Amino acid sequence: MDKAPWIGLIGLGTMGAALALNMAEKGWPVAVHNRTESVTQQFLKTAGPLASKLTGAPTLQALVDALTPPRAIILMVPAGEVVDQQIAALAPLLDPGDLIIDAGNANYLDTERRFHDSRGAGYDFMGIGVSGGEEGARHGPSIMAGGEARQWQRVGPLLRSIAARFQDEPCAALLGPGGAGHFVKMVHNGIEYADMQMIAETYAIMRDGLGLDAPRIADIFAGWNGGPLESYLIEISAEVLRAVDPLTGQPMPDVILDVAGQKGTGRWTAIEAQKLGVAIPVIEAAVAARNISARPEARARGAQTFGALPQRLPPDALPAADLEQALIAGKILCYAQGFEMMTASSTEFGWNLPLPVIAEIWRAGCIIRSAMLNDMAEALRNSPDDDLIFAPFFSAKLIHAEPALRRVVAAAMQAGIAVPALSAGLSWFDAMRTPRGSANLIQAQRDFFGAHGFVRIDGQDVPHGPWGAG
Ligand SMILES: NC(=O)C1=CN([C@@H]2O[C@H](COP(=O)(O)OP(=O)(O)OC[C@H]3O[C@@H](n4cnc5c(N)ncnc54)[C@H](OP(=O)(O)O)[C@@H]3O)[C@@H](O)[C@H]2O)C=CC1
Ligand SMILES: O=C(CO)[C@H](O)[C@H](O)COP(=O)(O)O
Repeated sequence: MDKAPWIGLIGLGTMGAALALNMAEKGWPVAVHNRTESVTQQFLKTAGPLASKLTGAPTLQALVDALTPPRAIILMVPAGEVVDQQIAALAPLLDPGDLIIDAGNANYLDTERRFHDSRGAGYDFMGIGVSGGEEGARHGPSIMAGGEARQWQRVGPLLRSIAARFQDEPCAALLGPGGAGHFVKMVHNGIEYADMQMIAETYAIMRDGLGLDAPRIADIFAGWNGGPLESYLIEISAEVLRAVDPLTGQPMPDVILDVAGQKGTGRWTAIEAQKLGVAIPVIEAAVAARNISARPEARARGAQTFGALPQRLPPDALPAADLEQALIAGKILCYAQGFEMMTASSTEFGWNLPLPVIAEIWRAGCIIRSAMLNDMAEALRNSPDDDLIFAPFFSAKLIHAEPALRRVVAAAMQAGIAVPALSAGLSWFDAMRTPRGSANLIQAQRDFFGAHGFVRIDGQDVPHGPWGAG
């Protein structure tokens, strides 16, 4: 060990172990602790040359003792109660100026509470969102930090040094106070759900509607990855579709149960959007689709009762180019909703979220990284307060892709292939360009049963309508 560490890490699971190795590789000595001590021993044993930068600590006290004050201790443990337990156990061992950093997928409301609880409690607290999975954590994640500028001054250089880089610019930034970083990570994950769902919907159309096999669909995804849809999620979709089950010799996706797991960040995004009064139907549809996927018995019963779906589409009903354009449109619509949600939260909570910076730090390292995020960053830099769909680059893309999106959704509906996210995107897009919608009837109904009043088209406030007058 060449230098005493000031940075500690608790939780040597998938993410924590990879982050610790990443920090060590970038030259930062790190002290590590894990609840199960054998995991720490094993971790140190397999760290190779990086072991010289790592100190194992069998207890929290040993971890604190191994660190030079002012300390910074990263928690990489499951979100929720475990984080509170770790803070409660650590706090009495710390000195003023020491910093606890929760780097898990915390609910931003918990982060806000923990941030407030830390004030006057003898330690500092920050919440940072980390994206990129194990590979990202090991070699460069995207880091969305929330906290105070003085805390960022201390740990920013470390976090920027371990982050992914896009054209040599680190994908790590302080985005706002308190829970702002975890809020942005939550929206990132909501978008991740939607991106994955829309890719899965085009997969379903190709598999069930067009009868394509996994290797053929893999080729199509790989082709798209060379164009505007270039992204990590498209790339790995091609890769997983090419993988073969060693037990049966079938394509791996064909032997995986169609029940999607979820740990909560997508659901939180939908809940918080409702609280903010922002419409994010593509993300909501993606969360709902995971919920429906988790009811295989009900789906089997539905097939028995109502007839099994989907049906095959007529041959050549949809060219792959239409599916590609539909996905491009869906992606723009979903990101527009996600950024609108962050604009609303920024106003509501006074966070002043830097939207162009958020798009910039999502360009590399994170799960939703894509070529399009560079265009989004540019659009938001040119016009940070405008909806993404109105940025000239994206409105042109939407105008071009709209007919294909409509054809894809219509064909899927006809064949009974569920496309909840793509269709939600299309409906939102349609609603967003309908100058006179149908809410006039809702206003009349509300006033009829509840005397809620309404505004006439000439601007006049009407306390109650002439219902039942004749
Ligand atoms: N996996 C991913 O792709 C990503 C995960 N995250 C987030 O990072 C955090 C960690 O995730 P991940 O590394 O995947 O999780 P893992 O399950 O791989 O690791 C969990 C770690 O937390 C420790 N731990 C679990 N329960 C307790 C407890 N009660 N007290 C003390 N330590 C405990 C475990 O120790 P032990 O060995 O003793 O069990 C282990 O070190 C989560 O918030 C997750 O949502 C964020 C981005 C991506
Ligand atoms: O944060 C992540 C990626 O960005 C984690 O992988 C997270 O677990 C993904 O969410 P879910 O498990 O609900 O699919």
